Amino acid sequence: MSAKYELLLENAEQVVLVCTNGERFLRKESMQNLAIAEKVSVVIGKDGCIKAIGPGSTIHAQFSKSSFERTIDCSGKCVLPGLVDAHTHPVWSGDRVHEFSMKLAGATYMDIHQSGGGIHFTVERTQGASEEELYTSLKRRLLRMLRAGTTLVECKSGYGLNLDTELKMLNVIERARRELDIGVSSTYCGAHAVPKGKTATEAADDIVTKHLPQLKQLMLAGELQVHNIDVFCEKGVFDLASTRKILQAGKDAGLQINFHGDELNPMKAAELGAELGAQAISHLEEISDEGITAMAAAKCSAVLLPTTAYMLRLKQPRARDMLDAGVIVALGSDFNPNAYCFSMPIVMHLACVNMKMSMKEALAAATINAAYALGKSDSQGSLEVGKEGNLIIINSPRWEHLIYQFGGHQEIIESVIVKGKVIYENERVLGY
Ligand SMILES: N=CN[C@@H](CCC(=O)O)C(=O)O
Ligand SMILES: [Zn+2]
Repeated sequence: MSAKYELLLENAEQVVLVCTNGERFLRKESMQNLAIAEKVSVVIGKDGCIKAIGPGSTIHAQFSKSSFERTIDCSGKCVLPGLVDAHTHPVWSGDRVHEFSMKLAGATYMDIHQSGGGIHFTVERTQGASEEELYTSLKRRLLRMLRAGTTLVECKSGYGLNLDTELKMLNVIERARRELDIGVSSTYCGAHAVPKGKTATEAADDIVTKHLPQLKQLMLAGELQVHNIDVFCEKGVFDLASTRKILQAGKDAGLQINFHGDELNPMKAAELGAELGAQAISHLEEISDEGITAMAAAKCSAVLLPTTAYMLRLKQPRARDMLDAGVIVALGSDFNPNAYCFSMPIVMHLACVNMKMSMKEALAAATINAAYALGKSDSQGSLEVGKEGNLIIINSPRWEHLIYQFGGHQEIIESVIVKGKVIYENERVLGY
């Protein structure tokens, strides 16, 4: 009897494989030498994994006796891996459009934070929101990310600060992980700000002695899957000593270290992360030379967030210095009420123009390296046999159009496919 497969993508003009030898990350020259195949077909099995990639005629002959749930003619089009967004804060209530005008008028991020706005504003709204309300808005946001090509996204808690609200947020993320097609990496970020009425030391104690033990219990009971521990290590928020204490306790509880560091002030967060074996550190606008060397040696990935520097008019992270030193550079949208951007194609464009990355580097950073930052590059982040069949089809004969057409992803992305199933198909205006 002939074998049955889920999906056949036929004769794509280009398929961006990213890598072909099971690499867990790319750095230095390997980011410039992305694997790209031309006139190629892709087969995805019923288990959602890639079974074959090869020249159209070879695949045609090899699978001539097989049947497919669906076949898509990709001639004149390109296939790329689903994008990976390595840093988002997507669970919250109440937008901050009023603060956008304050920032445009000259207020800094910390001016607003220290006067009780910013994260504190969102914490108040999120504490008052029901789980259902938070889930509904999270679902809407994740679907918008999916339509922009993201098939794996990191989702942080961190607008609860107290244990009950942090758990409410993690439950909402857990529900999304179970119910939605998009892949979710869940991050506990109870140390996103110091709660009103507490010192940073008291807040850190609370996290270590109350929050983390409770999380561990829920994880052991199978009620929650949490993958990462995060802290906002910043002057006026959590200093290096409190950050160390929280991250170490999180690691001891089985979480990957993935935290905010060296964003607004140099904190030596990169050095700390490298020492603690962090999987990733985000922001790094103020990283030191020693921090760059330490991160490269420790294979600790740098999640750069071009929307933040853009929105807050900060100096750009030193992407070129990090790339040249061999740091594993990844990208994230930083979607949050301060940086309201769902789109990794826009993030890649900003990384190219403002951070001087090449388009190949940006794509590697938004696929295999972002998957590495989340500890998922064994199964996601490139198109290789055995990996999940997560991919996007774009309506262009050259893949670079996804980055070049600034803000054009809504038109250019034709389909988003997760584990071999078409989850999104772009609507066409009939008759044109
Ligand atoms: N810097 C800290 N956290 C977020 C901002 C969160 C917020 O302002 O609500 C970030 O990564 O940009
Ligand atoms: Zn963040």
